[in-house]
Amino acid sequence: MPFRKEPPYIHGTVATSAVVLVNLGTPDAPTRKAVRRYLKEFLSDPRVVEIPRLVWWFILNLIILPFRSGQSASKYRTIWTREGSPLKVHTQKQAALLHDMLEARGHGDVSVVMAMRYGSPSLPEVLDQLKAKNVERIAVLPAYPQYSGTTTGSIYDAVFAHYAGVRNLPELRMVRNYHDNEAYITALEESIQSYWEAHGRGDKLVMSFHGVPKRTLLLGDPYHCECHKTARLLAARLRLTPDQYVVTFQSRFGKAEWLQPYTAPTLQQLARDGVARVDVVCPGFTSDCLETLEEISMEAKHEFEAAGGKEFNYIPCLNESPTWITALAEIAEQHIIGWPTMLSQAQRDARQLDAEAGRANAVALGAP
Ligand SMILES: C=CC1=C(C)c2cc3[nH]c(cc4nc(cc5[nH]c(cc1n2)c(C)c5CCC(=O)O)C(CCC(=O)O)=C4C)c(C)c3C=C
Ligand SMILES: [Fe+2]
Ligand SMILES: [Fe+2]
Repeated sequence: MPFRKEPPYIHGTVATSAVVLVNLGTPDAPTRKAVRRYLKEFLSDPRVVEIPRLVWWFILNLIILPFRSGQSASKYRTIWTREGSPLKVHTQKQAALLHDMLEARGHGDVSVVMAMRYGSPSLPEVLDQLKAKNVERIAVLPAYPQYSGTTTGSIYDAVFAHYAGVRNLPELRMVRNYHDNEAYITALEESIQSYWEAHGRGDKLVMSFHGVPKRTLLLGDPYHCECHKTARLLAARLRLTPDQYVVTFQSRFGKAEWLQPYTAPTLQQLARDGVARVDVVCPGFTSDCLETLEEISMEAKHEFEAAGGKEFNYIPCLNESPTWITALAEIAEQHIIGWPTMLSQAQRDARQLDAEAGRANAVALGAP
């Protein structure tokens, strides 16, 4: 079996554990060139677009990339910050805060890093860095609460493809979903309640999730059901009756039917039906990004108002909210259970001595 060249295993190093927080990815810059590179990688993933490869190659390279790259780049420019793309900035901060939170909860021996499925830092790059530090136990935590083959499934693919070429494998634990996790629902509840306390409450709460092609639901993708379960649990916590909220799906791509009802037409219909004020929340996005800051907070707002709506309020994503970081810590804890993440100094010293003792035999045979 052909193995990739991997960071050398240094005999005598103590093995440790890590959590990898993985998000979708974003362009490196809001330029046509960078967006094109990002879209090419993203949209070439067969988990994302299920069209026969040869046909899709022509559509992607001759139609989508030439036209969409420039259009998307202008959209990215409207949300770009001095620190960079919001999606990456938030994910980076969440990883740092998650590390501190795990440490505060006693897990002093686990590192937390972020990776992106598309773009940088890439999963292979991050997994290699962990290997170089002799991280032997890895929990992969996708930033998506609801499982979809198009997102979580694709992260699994990238992780397994990377390790298919690796000799010395770590223990792997993959978080599949947390759409009904108590702490995640609490974080959403708290963010909406505190928004309402500060800004008053609208006539309708619109819960907008990223869409996927309807075909994926019919072929067995559980994403639609998981979005609805999140919405039901959240509505129950907020004590909303069914007429006080609506679940919608945004970000439709291409001509095929996606999950319905679509967000923008629903908002326009609400405005035409005389709903004066709507509050929109995007529970499936854990970090603000292009899809929330531009598509919802700018485009959808404009469409609602143009159809006669009076007040459109966008409730920000969970981002760095303390209740969300607590939820992330709880989810991580459920997956690192049993790992040596709470060592005393004496236990650390003993592991170090043990590793050094094991080194002599390997070095005698010429190992590094
Ligand atoms: C082409 C099909 C797409 C599927 C299927 C899809 C599923 C999906 N995406 C997210 C989360 C995000 N998507 C984002 C951007 C984005 N999504 C698509 C296409 C599909 N997504 C495109 C082409 C883009 C790029 C922007 C554009 O050109 O419109 C983002 C934001 C990234 C950022 O940089 O801010 C997120 C987040 C989920 C959760 C999902 C399925 C469940
Ligand atoms: Fe998307
Ligand atoms: Fe979009």
